[in-house]
Amino acid sequence: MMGAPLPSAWESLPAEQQPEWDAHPAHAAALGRLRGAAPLVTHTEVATLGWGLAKVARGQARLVQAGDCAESFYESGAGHTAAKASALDALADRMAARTGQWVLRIGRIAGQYAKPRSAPVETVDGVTLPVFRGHMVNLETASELARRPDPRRMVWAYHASTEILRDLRARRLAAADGGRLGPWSSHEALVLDYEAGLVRHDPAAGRSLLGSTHFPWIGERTRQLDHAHVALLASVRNPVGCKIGPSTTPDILLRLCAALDPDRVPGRLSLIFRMGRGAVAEALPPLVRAVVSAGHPVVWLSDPMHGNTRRAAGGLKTRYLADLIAESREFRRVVERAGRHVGGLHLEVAAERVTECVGRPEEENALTERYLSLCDPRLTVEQASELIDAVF
Ligand SMILES: O=C[C@H](O)[C@H](O)COP(=O)(O)O
Ligand SMILES: C=C(OP(=O)(O)O)C(=O)O
Ligand SMILES: [Mn+2]
Repeated sequence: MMGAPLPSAWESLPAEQQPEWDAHPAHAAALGRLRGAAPLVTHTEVATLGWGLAKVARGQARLVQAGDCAESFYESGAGHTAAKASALDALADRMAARTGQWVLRIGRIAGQYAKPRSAPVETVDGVTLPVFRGHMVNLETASELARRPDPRRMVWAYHASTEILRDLRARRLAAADGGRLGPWSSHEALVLDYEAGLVRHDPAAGRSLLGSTHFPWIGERTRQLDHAHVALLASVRNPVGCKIGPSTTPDILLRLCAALDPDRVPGRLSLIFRMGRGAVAEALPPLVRAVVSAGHPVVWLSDPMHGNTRRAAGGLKTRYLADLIAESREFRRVVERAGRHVGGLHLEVAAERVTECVGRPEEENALTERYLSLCDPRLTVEQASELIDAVF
């Protein structure tokens, strides 16, 4: 039997990037609704994914983790999920063809509704507004009302995720052969009210399940060692990821590994490096050496997106495919030189045709054509395929 969440160490710890909504009249009711809800994923599913990730950690498989930067509540219907899962299939099949290995498929999907931001406010047409923080928190429309955080959105995120996970489960059952592993769900475990509300303790298993997703990760902005996000993910049995940016020192990284993978279990921890093209060659080698010598059997992933975001002349965020290719190639070189297996790629990819990332600066004037992202610029499936071909 799974019981209610227990009071836990992380509840009293500080946390960055949390919505200011405790005084909202619906806050307590929304938390109660989540605490009484069925978990969205099961122990068995999480264990199966853990088995796949262990294969990746041991060098017997690869992984593609891809999807939107920020999912939309309006894209939880079957048609959207089918398109997103097909895009993930296409990229994983491409990776399989290049590497000759099985490829685990993990979407940034069914819960990727909360965004950490660089600044708390932005100015739109001369009006200063709170920033959009993902559909779990507020709405992207540029008005004071839309940007007000609303805790009922957590309940809507739960329902949207439920709908998507039903479709993903059906696809997993239909594709249980031929090395097509997944598709599994993942998102950044950011909003603690939501994530904590979906932790379920299982006395029989002796550990807690994070019921919000198969594979939660900690973002670059919330991976402080003595803060709540690290403590929360350290306490659950799901495989977990952690973003690692260029300011990370070997000492910090080793302490993160010790917290998140104390028992050195293959596949328990995925390190998702997002260094930036300019920083990767210098910053990555000491980090890789530290993890290797400490003996953590991690999954080594390259996120070439988040260290390579630029502002185009018109103000839109973009990324150049050439930068992404350069970073992931260098990542592969460094990891393989250390005698380790590159697990794969973590990408922001749109299922539909968009103009958000470009090949090079001269193409920036095409950005406004179909710039649909709610947050960061995504690759098209074609651009992501080109990246895979260039790196593997
Ligand atoms: O997806 C990652 C972050 O949420 C995003 O890059 C932050 O974007 P910002 O710098 O526009 O706040
Ligand atoms: C917020 C994200 O990345 P990072 O934490 O690496 O900046 C993200 O993956 O959307
Ligand atoms: Mn992003």
